[in-house]
Amino acid sequence: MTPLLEIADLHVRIGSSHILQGIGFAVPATGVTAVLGRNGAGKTTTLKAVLGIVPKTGSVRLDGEEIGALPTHAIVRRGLGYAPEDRGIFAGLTVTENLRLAERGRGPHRYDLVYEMFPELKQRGAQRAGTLSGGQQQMVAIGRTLLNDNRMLLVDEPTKGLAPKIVTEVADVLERAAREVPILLVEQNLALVRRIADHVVVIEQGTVVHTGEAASLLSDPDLTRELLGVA
Ligand SMILES: Nc1ncnc2c1ncn2[C@@H]1O[C@H](COP(=O)(O)OP(=O)(O)OP(=O)(O)O)[C@@H](O)[C@H]1O
Repeated sequence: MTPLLEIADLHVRIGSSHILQGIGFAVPATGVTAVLGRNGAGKTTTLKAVLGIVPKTGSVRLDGEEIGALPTHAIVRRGLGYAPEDRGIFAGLTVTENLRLAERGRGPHRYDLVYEMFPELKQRGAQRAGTLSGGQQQMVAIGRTLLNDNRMLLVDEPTKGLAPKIVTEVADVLERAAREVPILLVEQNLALVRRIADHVVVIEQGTVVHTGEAASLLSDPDLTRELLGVA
């Protein structure tokens, strides 16, 4: 299958640090592709480089079209939705206002889908987003990406800091969302990756050291330990 997103020779230098050193991988047009790697490997920077949030060199092709040189707003308009690690919630605004701010273009905006997937966001529409739990804030962050007609979602560590029960809820949500749109997911929770990811990309010190099927990596304890430092 032709990949939807193709990244080649991506370099990011910040100050004197050469953070990404020629990252390249392809993301299929369906399912969940998980980006794995130890702390500081360059996972978040990879997502930010794809979105043009950090200065980079290299190639990013979306459905065959080169988007690497475009500014972030133009990349986002091509259909890449982003749920950042800090969730990017406006704490002082209501849930509904947070969703409205994410509306891109004239729409249609898929409120029906978002409220069907997250009934709580409708019930809590008038609540200030800063008073939501971490899991609820994550639902706002993912809900915002689903409002628009995105071709791919880039989701950074959605379960970070969440209680185990909430991690399961977020996993359910991602699994459902992935039926609508492919997801490139940075995630440290390997149980969640095992459950929802189809493909994996492992990054180490700013380079790709492994790509393949999630199941074959995670069913190989020696390889998992070698690449990720955990059993
Ligand atoms: N703005 C910056 N200025 C300087 N160094 C940075 C900057 N952003 C990231 N780095 C460094 O680049 C490396 C990769 O960071 P990145 O956040 O991409 O890693 P990560 O794999 O997402 O790690 P984590 O799992 O800890 O979030 C780290 O060593 C980090 O300290």
